[in-house]
Amino acid sequence: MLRVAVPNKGSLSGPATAMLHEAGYTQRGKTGGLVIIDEENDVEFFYLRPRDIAVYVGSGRLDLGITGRDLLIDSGAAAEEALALGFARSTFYFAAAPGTHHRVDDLDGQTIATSYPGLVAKHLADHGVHPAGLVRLDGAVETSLRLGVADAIADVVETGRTLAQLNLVTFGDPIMVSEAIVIRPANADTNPAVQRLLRRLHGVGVARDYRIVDYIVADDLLDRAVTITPGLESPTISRLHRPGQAAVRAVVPASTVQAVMDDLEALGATAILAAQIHACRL
Ligand SMILES: Nc1ncnc2c1ncn2[C@@H]1O[C@H](COP(=O)(O)OP(=O)(O)OP(=O)(O)O)[C@@H](O)[C@H]1O
Ligand SMILES: O=P(O)(O)OC[C@H]1O[C@H](OP(=O)(O)OP(=O)(O)O)[C@H](O)[C@@H]1O
Ligand SMILES: [Mg+2]
Repeated sequence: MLRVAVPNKGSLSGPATAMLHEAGYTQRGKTGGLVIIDEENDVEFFYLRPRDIAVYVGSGRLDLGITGRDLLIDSGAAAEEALALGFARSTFYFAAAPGTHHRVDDLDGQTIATSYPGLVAKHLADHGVHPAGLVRLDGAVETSLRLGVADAIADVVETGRTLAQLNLVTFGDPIMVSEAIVIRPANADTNPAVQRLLRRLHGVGVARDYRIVDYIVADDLLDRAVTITPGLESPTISRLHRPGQAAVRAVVPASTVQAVMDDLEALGATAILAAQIHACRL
């Protein structure tokens, strides 16, 4: 039976469970639970703290886990990224009071507060910077500067609202860009059940990026319509019972679907429909 870790809290938890559910796996309900068995798919799901997941997977005791890329690097565990999932996107930055720091070198001999000491230590070592120390905090890292425990912080920035509230600014290049990922033990053997779960999650992720567009267009406009919706392989053209018109179906990137519909409408297409795709294998 495949053993898979799912985050039980925080930004990763809800979207990870939703994605596994869409991929056809049984997930725990609102009442929680620490372990559930999906008999039909022969998978055992373990609901664990996001920070611990890389440790379990790296030890080889679990076949797969969902965590953040930043948490994987921070852990230093012997696990590797198998698939990026596209949610819990964030960027990890150094930040401090305005005007006090400009580049990573300014951290030489300084104290830095962070919840990710492994990630920060690695980044500083890669840049040849020697801090006086790292203070490990569980959260609310931004507040630590006001309380005087550090000269600078390193933390997750998403909208930047938290930094702005405390009048702090980022400096230097991003330490890393993170998102939710599926991890597996480093150098694990190929396992068909692992491949199946990865293909399913990949299919759900890709499906979110596309829409199916259907419309009716006059035969003499068909070539122009098809240049607007070339599809991924080739659009499907069906005959209407009414002569002189065709029905077209094509896959369109979700980010452009409204613009594509505008162009089709301007061309004279009618009955233009856009539908979500729940899963796919492309
Ligand atoms: N505000 C945010 N927006 C997007 N991603 C975030 C945010 N905060 C944390 N993350 C990402 O979520 C992942 C899990 O982080 P963590 O376990 O600290 O959870 P959290 O969402 O911050 O919840 P909490 O702090 O309430 O436990 C990390 O990969 C991190 O980069
Ligand atoms: O740029 P923003 O959109 O403001 O998001 C970034 C903030 O979100 C996270 O905090 P969280 O709410 O998880 O609290 P925590 O610090 O206790 O983890 C992160 O640690 C930052 O503080
Ligand atoms: Mg947090």
